[in-house]
Amino acid sequence: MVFRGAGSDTVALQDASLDIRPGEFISLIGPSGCGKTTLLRLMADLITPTSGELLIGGKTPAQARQAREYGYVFQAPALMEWRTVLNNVLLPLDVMDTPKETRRARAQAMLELVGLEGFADRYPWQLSGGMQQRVSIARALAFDPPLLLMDEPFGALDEITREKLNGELLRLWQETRKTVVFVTHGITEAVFLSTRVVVMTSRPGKIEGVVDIDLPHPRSQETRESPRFFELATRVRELLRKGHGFDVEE
Ligand SMILES: Nc1ncnc2c1ncn2[C@@H]1O[C@H](COP(=O)(O)OP(=O)(O)OP(=O)(O)O)[C@@H](O)[C@H]1O
Repeated sequence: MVFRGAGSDTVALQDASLDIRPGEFISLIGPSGCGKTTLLRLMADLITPTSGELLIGGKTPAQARQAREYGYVFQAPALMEWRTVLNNVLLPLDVMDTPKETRRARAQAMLELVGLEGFADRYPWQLSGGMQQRVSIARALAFDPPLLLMDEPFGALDEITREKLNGELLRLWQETRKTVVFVTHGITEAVFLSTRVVVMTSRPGKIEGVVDIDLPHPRSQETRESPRFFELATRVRELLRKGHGFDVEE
């Protein structure tokens, strides 16, 4: 993926080759500017690759977008302040050709899934940052897409809230069996959540290595404290160092 500039071009991704199996939880980790968001945006058909090929379940990203095959969760919750929580989750469903009551039931079910069933009539500004991000996850799941693309969804939250939401996301993933592609700067977050961690390097952005996370499920606080967790986190850290990635959190 090359971004053409006035004076010079930026090679955002080069020789980035990756196969993701259905039902996997993949984390993309790497230093700032290594192309994590770019890779996610390519999958979402928000940008078009300048060369190479990308398929989502056999479809082109444009076909996958039209078929509503993925939900996208942004770094900031991006909710509409003047709409209630329920109406925010309903937003993508409003374009659907189904009865209003069916849509409402679907949105309610998604709110339940993220633990916000009692907050349907509140407004986003009445919720904490973590709750707002859970609303945006419910909204991304509204169409029941098989794929969930998440760009540092918990990056702006405190460590304890983030750990709590990590646990909830993992439960949700186990219940729904979605494929998740998750961008993060956090080594422990990536290891805790993933089936595989993809370590990227910058200039030009490429894949330095992939670490299989063989920690058993369900995962808990004990998982984070296990020797195997420590070994896997160390492996990810070594790969990041190899790619000169010092811009990482512990
Ligand atoms: N629309 C664009 N136009 C020009 N350059 C871009 C554009 N989007 C991204 N880039 C460049 O591509 C490279 C990769 O950016 P990207 O946002 O994917 O990195 P990232 O790994 O997600 O970074 P961060 O961790 O800081 O979010 C960077 O050098 C960035 O400046």
